[in-house]
Amino acid sequence: MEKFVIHHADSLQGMVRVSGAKNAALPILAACLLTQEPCVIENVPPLTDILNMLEIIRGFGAEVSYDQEKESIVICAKELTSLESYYEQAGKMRASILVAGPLLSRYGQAKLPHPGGCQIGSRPIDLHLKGFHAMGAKSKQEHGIIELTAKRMKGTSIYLDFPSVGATENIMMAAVLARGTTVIENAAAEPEIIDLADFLKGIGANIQGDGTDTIEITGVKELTGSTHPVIPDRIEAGTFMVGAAITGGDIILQNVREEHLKPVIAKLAECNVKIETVPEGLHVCRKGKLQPLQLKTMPFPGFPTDMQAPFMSLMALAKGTSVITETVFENRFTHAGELLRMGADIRIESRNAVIEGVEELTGSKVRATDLRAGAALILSALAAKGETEIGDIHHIERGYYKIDEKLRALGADIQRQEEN
Ligand SMILES: CC(=O)N[C@H]1[C@@H](OP(=O)(O)OP(=O)(O)OC[C@H]2O[C@@H](n3ccc(=O)[nH]c3=O)[C@H](O)[C@@H]2O)O[C@H](CO)[C@@H](O)[C@@H]1O
Ligand SMILES: C=C(OP(=O)(O)O)C(=O)O
Repeated sequence: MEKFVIHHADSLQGMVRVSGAKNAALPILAACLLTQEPCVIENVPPLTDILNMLEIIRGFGAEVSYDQEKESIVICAKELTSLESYYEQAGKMRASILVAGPLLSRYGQAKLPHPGGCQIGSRPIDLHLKGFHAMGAKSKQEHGIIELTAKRMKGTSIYLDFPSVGATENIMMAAVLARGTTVIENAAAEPEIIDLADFLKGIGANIQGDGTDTIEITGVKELTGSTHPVIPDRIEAGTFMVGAAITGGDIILQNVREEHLKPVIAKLAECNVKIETVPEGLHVCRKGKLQPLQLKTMPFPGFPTDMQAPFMSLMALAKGTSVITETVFENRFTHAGELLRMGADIRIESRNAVIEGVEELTGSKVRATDLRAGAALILSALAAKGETEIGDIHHIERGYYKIDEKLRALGADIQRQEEN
């Protein structure tokens, strides 16, 4: 087990390249199961979640090769020898459920454990199943294993009670080889949905409306191969932006899409952070004292729940009272307890966190309770006086590639050490 040991950083300075997006890459890797032909997926950092997804895909009998230096993966799912994934890999991450749509679409069968992922709420899969059932699949759940079967998936209209990212992706993938047209209403519109749709269109799928709340997919007979570069990770980019803001720094982000970051940029601008496009990338620098914020997480294009914890770290040092309302996940404030250890003043009232800004945070021993909670602790540690030790960093490594190296290149004092 490793930990991060971090000392106060005066201000982050320099240039950093943002990696490909974990949450876009994972569904696209699953979608490679839809076709017999080889697919090349580029700009995929070797995060633990990615390696885990590749193990799941190998387990079905697909050929997988990964040039980690070049961040390029080739998957050939010509003939699958198994349609079952196992607890050891699937239980580690939420995205393991995303193989269900492709397997049902191509083979009419899938057997998989209930997915894992960050412990940020109960995270049911009822909306995924509701979509599959509407398309003609039957499901059975016993001892935590879900068995899905369908003669052939058929197109239909599906209204999602909530614009779930995972359910939208799974239903899209289930629909691409189905008979007829599937219409998903109240669909998620996140950039990761558009990236998946772009990949699927590249292998021959017929999809319209991705990026809006109504997506229409008309099934085709078969799909081909393709090469697809994954979009930049907007959450990693946002995390570095908060890093510049919290340390009073001045950085340039490379490999970012400003249009994916609008809600984050708008909130940073409100609290005195200047962000502008320059020839090298996106320039982020703090101008004056951090101002408090009112912030509510929402499905895209609202403020992303994955940026909520990093913003709580920022608000802990703002001049005044901030209120964060978490509407997407019912239990995504576990970082607040760890931030209290560092001297933050935070009160949780149901779905709201009330944050009274303090003059300074102090280095302490803390634990990453989930991926973005861990990122929030790193950010607080950079700004805090003295030394912070962060345990359980395996959560952080699910979603941030070489975060310690990238931060050191910006002038941070962060070391990786063995935990006793
Ligand atoms: C691997 C991945 O891409 N993870 C992201 C994805 O997670 P994920 O796809 O799990 O998130 P969803 O959009 O599905 O979940 C949003 C809300 O809907 C609920 N829900 C979801 C499905 C369902 O069948 N029933 C149900 O009630 C969830 O419990 C949650 O409260 O989108 C989230 C919301 O942007 C992000 O925080 C995660 O980082
Ligand atoms: C919550 C996240 O991931 P997962 O859905 O895989 O738990 C995340 O990326 O912030």
